[in-house]
Amino acid sequence: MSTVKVLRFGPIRYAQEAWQKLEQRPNVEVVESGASSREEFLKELNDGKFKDVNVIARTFESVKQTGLLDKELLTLLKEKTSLKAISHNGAGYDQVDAVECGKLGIQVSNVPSIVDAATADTHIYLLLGALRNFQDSTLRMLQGKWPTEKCAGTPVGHDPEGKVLGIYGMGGIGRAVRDRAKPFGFRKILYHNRNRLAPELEQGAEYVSMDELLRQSDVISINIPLNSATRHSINKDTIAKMKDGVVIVNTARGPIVDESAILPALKSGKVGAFGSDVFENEPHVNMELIRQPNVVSLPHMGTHTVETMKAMEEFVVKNVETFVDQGKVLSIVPELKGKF
Ligand SMILES: NC(=O)C1=CN([C@@H]2O[C@H](COP(=O)(O)OP(=O)(O)OC[C@H]3O[C@@H](n4cnc5c(N)ncnc54)[C@H](O)[C@@H]3O)[C@@H](O)[C@H]2O)C=CC1
Ligand SMILES: O=CC(=O)O
Repeated sequence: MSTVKVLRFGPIRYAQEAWQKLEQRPNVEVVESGASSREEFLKELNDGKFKDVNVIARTFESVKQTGLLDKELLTLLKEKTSLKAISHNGAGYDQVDAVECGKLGIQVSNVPSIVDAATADTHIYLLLGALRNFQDSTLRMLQGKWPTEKCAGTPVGHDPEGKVLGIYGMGGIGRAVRDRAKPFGFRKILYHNRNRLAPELEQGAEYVSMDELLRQSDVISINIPLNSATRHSINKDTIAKMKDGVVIVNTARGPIVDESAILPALKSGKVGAFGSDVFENEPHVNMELIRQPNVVSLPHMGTHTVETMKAMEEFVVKNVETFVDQGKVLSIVPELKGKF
């Protein structure tokens, strides 16, 4: 078989061995880009530096080097390279226009399932932290307020027991959140998905319409991918349909929540608390939002564990290997299933 050329973006933190094995194969060559901005990458492309590249292996952070893999860039990649596949490191692949890739004959793979446990653990941390005002309490203690006020003056929180949990997006992570939430004694677990799941996947969770989920839930868990249908789906109108004092937790993607709508809702108490790992313009966060006493925040670290990051990086290599051996990536994204 002719040589497969792989353009790799992002550092290898844990999968050195897997990459070494791949690079030792006689029919694989790995190259890297020196670009630190989209302009620089466009220049490299236009100079013909990557004309034989067949596969791109990329990380979430490599968006700094290339910008989004949008229609403009994908069209140029198609023209200036021999690109056939993109192996993305992450479950969420919203930085890559997968539909456009399909039209251009480029396969896209992501990293599903491996991320579920670490992200759901992070979700539960935020859920409990938001219900109990834990971030506010830590800040108050650091400010030396404990000696003068009970619990450093932290507002009293709420128990999960007896509440209704609504999961918006019941895929791998949504189901892992459901399983972790059950022992806390939620009265009911609802979910909304594009399609109802088979009973063996529902595991007792009740399928409802989006309006019903908004109306009934005390806690809303956001576990839906970011796409044109979900962008800003938590907005002024949908927040108005929620219960007063609702707790919202987001470990999916920042732009699913319209931050200009949630900030006033947090200030008024309409939204009781917000726990979030992801933000609209990350890594540049709205400081007024994260400084609200009823916000618990993390800097997008759902999968930030040695074990999960290693497994994710290795799976990216596995997708490249499968492409080299079979001409097909292993975990093609849902939009492109059956197209290649
Ligand atoms: N904070 C972090 O570090 C992490 C964040 N994520 C985010 O979590 C998201 C979810 O990940 P997974 O559970 O692995 O995805 P998944 O693909 O397993 O599940 C997504 C679910 O959402 C449903 N869905 C998609 N679009 C919909 C729509 N418009 N309306 C209703 N339902 C829709 C799908 O049917 C599917 O059941 C990822 O897309 C990613 O953005 C994933 C991993 C780590
Ligand atoms: O945000 C992380 C991902 O895997 O998606």
